[in-house]
Amino acid sequence: MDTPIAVISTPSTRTPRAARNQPLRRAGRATGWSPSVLEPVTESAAFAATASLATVTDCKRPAVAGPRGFGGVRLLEPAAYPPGVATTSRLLVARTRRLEPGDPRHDRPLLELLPGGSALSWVRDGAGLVGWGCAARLDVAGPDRFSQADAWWRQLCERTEVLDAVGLPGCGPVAFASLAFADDPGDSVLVVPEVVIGERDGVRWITTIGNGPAEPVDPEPVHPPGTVSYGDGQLSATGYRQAVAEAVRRMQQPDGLAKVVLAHDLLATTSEPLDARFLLHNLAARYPSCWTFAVDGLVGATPELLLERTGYEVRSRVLAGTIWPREGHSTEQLAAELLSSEKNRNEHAYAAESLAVRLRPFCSDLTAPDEPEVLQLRNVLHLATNVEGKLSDADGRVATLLRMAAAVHPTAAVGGTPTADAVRLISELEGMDRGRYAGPVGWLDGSGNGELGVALRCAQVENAAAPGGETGRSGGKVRLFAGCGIVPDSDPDLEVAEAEAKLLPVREALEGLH
Ligand SMILES: C=C(O[C@H]1C=CC=C(C(=O)O)[C@@H]1O)C(=O)O
Repeated sequence: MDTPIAVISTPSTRTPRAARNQPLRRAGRATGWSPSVLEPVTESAAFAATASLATVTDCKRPAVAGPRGFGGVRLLEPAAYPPGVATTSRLLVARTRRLEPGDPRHDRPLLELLPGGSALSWVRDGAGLVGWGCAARLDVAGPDRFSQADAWWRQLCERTEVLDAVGLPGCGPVAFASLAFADDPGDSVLVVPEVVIGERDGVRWITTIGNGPAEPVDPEPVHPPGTVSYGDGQLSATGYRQAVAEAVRRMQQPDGLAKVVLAHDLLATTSEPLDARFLLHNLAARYPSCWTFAVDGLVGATPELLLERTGYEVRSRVLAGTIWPREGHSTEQLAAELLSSEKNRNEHAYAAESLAVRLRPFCSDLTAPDEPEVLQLRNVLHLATNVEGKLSDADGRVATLLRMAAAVHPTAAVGGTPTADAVRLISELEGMDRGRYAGPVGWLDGSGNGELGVALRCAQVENAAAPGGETGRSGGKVRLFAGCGIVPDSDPDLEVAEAEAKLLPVREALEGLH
């Protein structure tokens, strides 16, 4: 039922202008590349590396208080490395080796290898990365979160000794990243696990980083969440309907916005503490073609890829424009209706164009089809555009993944058009902190490769409730999010229904459907 992309063509109602078919240029180098071609930290004026020091962090120590924007850094040796003093010492060792058939970790599904505790995941169709433990961590906030995370990661990689016997993207040092949607407060995180197990092109490997355990421990059994009850989040469904109606009213005024993406949240309470692996397993079973992710309690299965970088190649899958199953309508009928809907085509064109326009400056070539395709998932169908580019190395350097992410985020799939006005309107009408929902989520390696999805169809596992409450047990609290692109002819009731359809994957995963 969870199918990748069906191409169904109908005449276009509006064509993305920016990304036209241009000839692909051969990059001239193998995809594997060394950190030496990374853009130096000090040489990017537009993306100033504001972090003065990349510190390896000890995840077990409490956060060190500091100024907004770099406040959550935890120092391994605070006395030895005071802020502002760079060091060249090798602080971490990352060892990667192949897992061979016969090793118990060779054949089990990646997600089943997660031992429990704070799970890290980026898995699609059974391949990808899982990780656990914390060799280093950066908590960063504010408008410079991307540049600070970028500088921190590059400096950390420069000071990591890499012993990599496999050499595929995702080997060597890896950070799982989850960045906030908004600049304020912008709380974002990079976690470097102690153990990573990865699979790509049929090859399975293990990486240990820092002083973590050389071999993973046996996984604990997955704990089910018990009974699940739902309540309003910061913006109820009724409040959401009002926000959409108000957005539509304003967009119909002269000089109104072309598009804004409004979201709302739903609060789930579980009678038992929430084990992220319970959600991951259920999401991966029902949405195998989505990227099933977990980073610092944000857990979901997103169908949207913000950016993937492999060597000099960059890829994106932009989604916008949605229809959901209705009694008496076949999938083919729904797909045809979606493709011929002017409202959905407009919504999609803004999103595809916003990505392509902002990615193009980093590329020597960029291609995107003129017509969107239809992506079919269990709960919804989306219009989809796959964009591919060759990164430019005109001056011998290639932009980092985080730098490109800073340029393209938020696309009009989660922000709107024009971006700055849309982000202001989102803040005003939603009146809630989206947290890391709709922000970039994924992984980075030390060679510049990585994948960042758009954190959709996800929930923030906020905390386990204090033990001994009314029930005498400690439960979990989970905040689910879903949003919809609003254009001047949006119908608020339909947008509420669409958001409900987008909440289904996490709701069903919480309720144990797989
Ligand atoms: C903002 C969300 O979806 C985006 C991605 C695909 C389709 C969308 C839409 O049709 O509105 C949204 O732009 C969400 O799932 O919370």
